[in-house]
Amino acid sequence: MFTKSFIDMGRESFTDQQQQTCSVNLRMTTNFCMVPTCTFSFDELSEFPLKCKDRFGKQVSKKVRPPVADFTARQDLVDKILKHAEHLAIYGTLKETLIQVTNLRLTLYFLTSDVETYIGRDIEEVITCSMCMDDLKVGMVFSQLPCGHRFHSSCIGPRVLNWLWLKPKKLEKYLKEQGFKGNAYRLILGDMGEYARMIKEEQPRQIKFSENVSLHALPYANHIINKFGKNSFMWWGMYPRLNILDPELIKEIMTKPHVFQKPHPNPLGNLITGGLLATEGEKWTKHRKLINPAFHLEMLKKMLPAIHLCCGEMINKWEMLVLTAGCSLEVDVWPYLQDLSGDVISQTAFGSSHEEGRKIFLLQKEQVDLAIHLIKFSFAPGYRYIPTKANKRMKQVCKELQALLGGIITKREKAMETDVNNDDLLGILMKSNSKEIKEEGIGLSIQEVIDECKLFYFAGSETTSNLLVWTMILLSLHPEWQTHAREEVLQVLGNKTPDFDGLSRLKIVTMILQEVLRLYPPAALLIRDTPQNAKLGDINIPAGIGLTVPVILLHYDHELWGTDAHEFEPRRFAEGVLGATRGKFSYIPFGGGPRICIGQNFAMIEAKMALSMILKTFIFELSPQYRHAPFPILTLQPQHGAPLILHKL
Ligand code: HEM
Repeated sequence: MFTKSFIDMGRESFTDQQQQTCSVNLRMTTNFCMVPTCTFSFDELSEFPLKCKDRFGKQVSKKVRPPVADFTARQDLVDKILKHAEHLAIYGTLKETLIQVTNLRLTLYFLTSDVETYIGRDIEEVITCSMCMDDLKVGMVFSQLPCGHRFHSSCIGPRVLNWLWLKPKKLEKYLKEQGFKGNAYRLILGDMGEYARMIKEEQPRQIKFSENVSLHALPYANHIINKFGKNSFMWWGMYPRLNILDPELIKEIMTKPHVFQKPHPNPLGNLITGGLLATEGEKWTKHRKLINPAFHLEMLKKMLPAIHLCCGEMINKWEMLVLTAGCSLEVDVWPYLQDLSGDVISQTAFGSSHEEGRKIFLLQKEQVDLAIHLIKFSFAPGYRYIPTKANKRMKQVCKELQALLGGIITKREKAMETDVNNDDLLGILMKSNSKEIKEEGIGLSIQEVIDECKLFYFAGSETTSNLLVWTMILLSLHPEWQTHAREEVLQVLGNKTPDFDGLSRLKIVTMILQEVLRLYPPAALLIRDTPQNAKLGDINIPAGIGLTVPVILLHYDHELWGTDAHEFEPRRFAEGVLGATRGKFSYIPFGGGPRICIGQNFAMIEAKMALSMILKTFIFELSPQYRHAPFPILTLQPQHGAPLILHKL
């Protein structure tokens, strides 16, 4: 009711073209008070008293000054803004809104950062600043408008105070009332200071093989859960995130991707993992539909020769090294496995352009290193605009990547006109895209295709090389499983080149890979946001509270996996994933629900091919130089490499 009258008044004053004075509808809805509508004439606008209750319910009187920014807007935009204002009020996030509409002049002033965020996300319409006639996005309601005009300074204080302090404290109070425990909010940093300290302490740590890896992979999440229990939350800067460890709730999160969304892309993360991984809503549906054909089994079968070629090249290098030294040699296999998965993506994604693909891989590796350095500062507002050496290099790398990928795509577009063989990921994606454009009139833009290619690299290479390196390390530690796997490979594949059917029949190898993914999941933590109020099981989650799913802690949970949860025991998967989990949502190395990893079959085929070829050529064991230090650097990696002794068979 409140919203309706508010909107109606706004419309009346808007449609009255002759009106010389303007109406101001001032509403105050917080959790604590609601002030009835007031209408003021223009003269009164400079400053007017407002009686309301403060946060603690005490009556206060304060003078309010309206903002100075106003815009000339088209009627349809005004309608849209008013419609969204209605949404805001319904969701109860609106604290103070001042909308002044006279003829075609519109003054918007939103006091809360909630509103800003909401508007910034959902209305991206262009309106014109009446002072400089510059086009602005409605989303950009900042203290300093992009055209240089400022909101009245007296208005900024409460907004900043709300953003930095009041809102986090309100969320904290709410969570504690709901029975969740966590640290008290600390200004801006939240738990990040303690988190960074703990990560730093863990970084050089070497652990015993018998130790529980999950405690080192996510030291801070583990510390919070130990201290406050499973119903706990952590402060990621100014935003609290609940730890979710209950398989039923995790299932709900994964199966409702429209409610529990991927975090609003952080500009830094977006540079590396943009594309499908960070897309939401209809855009995600469209992208996933277009990319799916590239990962169909029939297509993957066609990629097998390229994967075989790359694995063969790596093994040849190892053979040369070993044979030069006699019949055994210590080799740090980690960099070779990283290169292997990069080469596989270059070959399978870009086919004939794989040389350029390789350059892209190297640039992306550099980008990841830069991102790891920069991520420490990413919570500091505006840090990425400071021209530091790392920021400058990051920009340059992005430009180079963009140019390389743009070049490959343009070349491919031309090649497609003469219908050259295009059965690589890029070719299939582009075919599927042009079909969509013919049928539906819209498809992916060049920039979107570039983003997807960048993601194939990141998602496809880091993760698969992780899987392979931990498999080699664990098979070195458990030689009996290495022997079982080798016997199976020799029996099923013999001396033939591994084909798709042969790889599918490798049961023991599959069990081993599944167990490695349980103990060393490359994506050790998944994160979701709740952009709107949501319900998860019995928990009411207000907009703005995030969720973390600590995958690795779930995979090590004794209640779910038994007292030997931290031991390498591939036999758990003898009856497949369903048998191992007894139908529970407790095993999610590839995520789950509609947003499950699109490349999981690709990754498993690549890992089986590489492992079976390695097993046929070498026996391997841990070098005395090996130091066990699994550590999450975007994915879970062996911090000191993987020196193994390879014996030629
Ligand atoms: C062992 C290897 C891999 C692991 C463990 C893995 C893991 C994951 C996980 C956990 C997610 C879901 C993330 C979330 O829900 O927040 C995901 C998504 C994704 N992965 Fe993988 N991945 C692997 C290999 C690959 C490969 C080889 C590719 C492509 C070449 C790939 C492409 C993607 C894409 C595009 C998404 C986003 C899907 C969407 O949001 O619709 N991944 N992966």
